Amino acid sequence: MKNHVIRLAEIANQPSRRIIGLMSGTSLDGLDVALCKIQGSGTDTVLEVEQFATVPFTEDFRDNIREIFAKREIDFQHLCVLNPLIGLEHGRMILECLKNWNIPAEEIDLIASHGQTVFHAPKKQHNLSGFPNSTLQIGDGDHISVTTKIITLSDFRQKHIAAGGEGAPLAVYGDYFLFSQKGENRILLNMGGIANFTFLPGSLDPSAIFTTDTGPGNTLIDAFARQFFNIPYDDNGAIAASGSVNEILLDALKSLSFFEAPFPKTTGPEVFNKEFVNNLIIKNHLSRISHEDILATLTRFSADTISSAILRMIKPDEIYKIYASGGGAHNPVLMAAIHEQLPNCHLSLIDDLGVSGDAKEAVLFAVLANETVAGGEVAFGEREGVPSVTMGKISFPG
Ligand SMILES: Nc1ncnc2c1ncn2[C@@H]1O[C@H](COP(=O)(O)OP(=O)(O)OP(=O)(O)O)[C@@H](O)[C@H]1O
Ligand SMILES: CC(=O)N[C@H]1[C@@H]2OC[C@@H](O2)[C@@H](O)[C@@H]1O[C@H](C)C(=O)O
Repeated sequence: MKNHVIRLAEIANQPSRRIIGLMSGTSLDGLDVALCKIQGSGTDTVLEVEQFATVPFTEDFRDNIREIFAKREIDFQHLCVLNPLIGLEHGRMILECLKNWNIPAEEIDLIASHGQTVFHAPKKQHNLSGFPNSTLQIGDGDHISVTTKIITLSDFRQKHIAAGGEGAPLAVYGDYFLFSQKGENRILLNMGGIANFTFLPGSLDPSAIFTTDTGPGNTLIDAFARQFFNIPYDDNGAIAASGSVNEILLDALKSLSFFEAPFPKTTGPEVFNKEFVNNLIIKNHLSRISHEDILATLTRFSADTISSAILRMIKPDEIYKIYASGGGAHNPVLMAAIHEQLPNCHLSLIDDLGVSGDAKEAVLFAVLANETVAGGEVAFGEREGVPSVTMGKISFPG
C-alpha cells in the first residue's frame, strides 16, 4: 500500500484528528481558517476549535475573483488561471496562520477546503431541460495539499448534487452532529452573503431535520454599500438606520418567484445582485429614492424574507430558539428587524452554544472531512435536500 494511503488510514483510526476547515464565502471578505480538534464522528462528534482567523483578501485578489464571480459571461482563460491560483493562495494563507499560531504543519492531519463558489445554478434556477443541478467551486485541492504538505479534502458540493441535492446548504450535517439538543427546537440561522437555516427538532428525529436557503443575507447590502458609499459593508447597519424603508421597492423585491417556491431551495448572487434591484427601481419609477433608503429597504428585505421562511416552517404551538451566525449577526438593524417579526422565538447567537458565529462555516467543513475519513453511516433518511452521503475529494501531497 502507498505510504499516503497508510497515513490516511492511520488518521482515520486516531482517537482524534486536527483538521483545518476553510471557508471563503460569497461576501469575498477573506478566507476563514478554523483549526479544529475533532473526536468521534456523527452525533458523537466532540469539537474543540483550537484556533480561528479570517485572512483578509487583498483588493487585487478580490477583484480577480469578481471578474468571473456569479457572471453568466466570463473570460474562460481567467477562470482557468484562477482555479490553481486560489488553491495556491489558500495554501499560503494556511501556512501563514500556522506560523502565527506557532504550530508546525506536520501536526495537522487534514485540511478541509470549501473553495470559492464562482457560480451556483440549481435546476430551479437555470430551468434548462435535461441539465442537472450544478454548482462550481474553484481553488484546486491538489495545489493546497502540495503547498502545505497536508492531505486535503476539497470540492464537497459535487457529491451532494450527485446524490440528489442542490449542493447546498451543507451546514445541516455539521449542525445536526454538533448542535442537536433533546427537548429544544433549534433554528440555526446563518447570515452570510446568502442566508440559510437548519431546523433541529427537539425530538432529535433525523427525518424531521430541515434546511434551506432563504434568499439574501448581506449580499445586496454589501453591493450597494460599495457602490454608493465606497465601503465594503454597512457597519453596524448605521446607514440603513439613517434611512427609511421604501414599501413600494420592498414589495417589488419580495414578489420574486423564488420566495413562493417550495422548500428546500438554494440561491446565490447569480439571482440577488445589483441588476435585480436596479431593474425594479426603474420599473417602479423610484429613481429619486435616496441611497440611505435603498440600504434601509435592502436590510428589511433580508430580514423579512428570512423571517417569513422561518414562519412558514414553525408550528404556532411550539417554542423555538434561534441561534444566529455569519456576518449578518453583527448587524443590529437586521437582527432587530428579524426579532420584531418572530416575537415568539428566542433569538440569540450561536456563540452561546460554544462556537463563534464567524467560525461556524469553516468548522462545518472540518466536520464534513472528519465524517468522510473517520465517520460511519450518515442516516438522514432519503428525502429532498439532505442526501445521506459523505463528501469531498482527497488530494495527497506526495
Ligand atoms: N459589524 C458589522 N455590521 C454589519 N454587517 C457586518 C458586520 N460584520 C460583518 N458584516 C456583514 O457580514 C458579511 C460577511 O459575512 P460572512 O463572512 O458570514 O459571509 P460569507 O461567509 O462570505 O457568505 P456566505 O455564507 O453566503 O458564503 C460582510 O460582508 C458584511 O456584510
Ligand atoms: C453554493 C454556495 O456556495 N452556497 C453557500 C452560500 O453561502 C450561504 C448559502 O449560500 C449556503 O447555501 C452555502 O454555504 C453554506 C456553507 C452551506 O452550504 O451550508
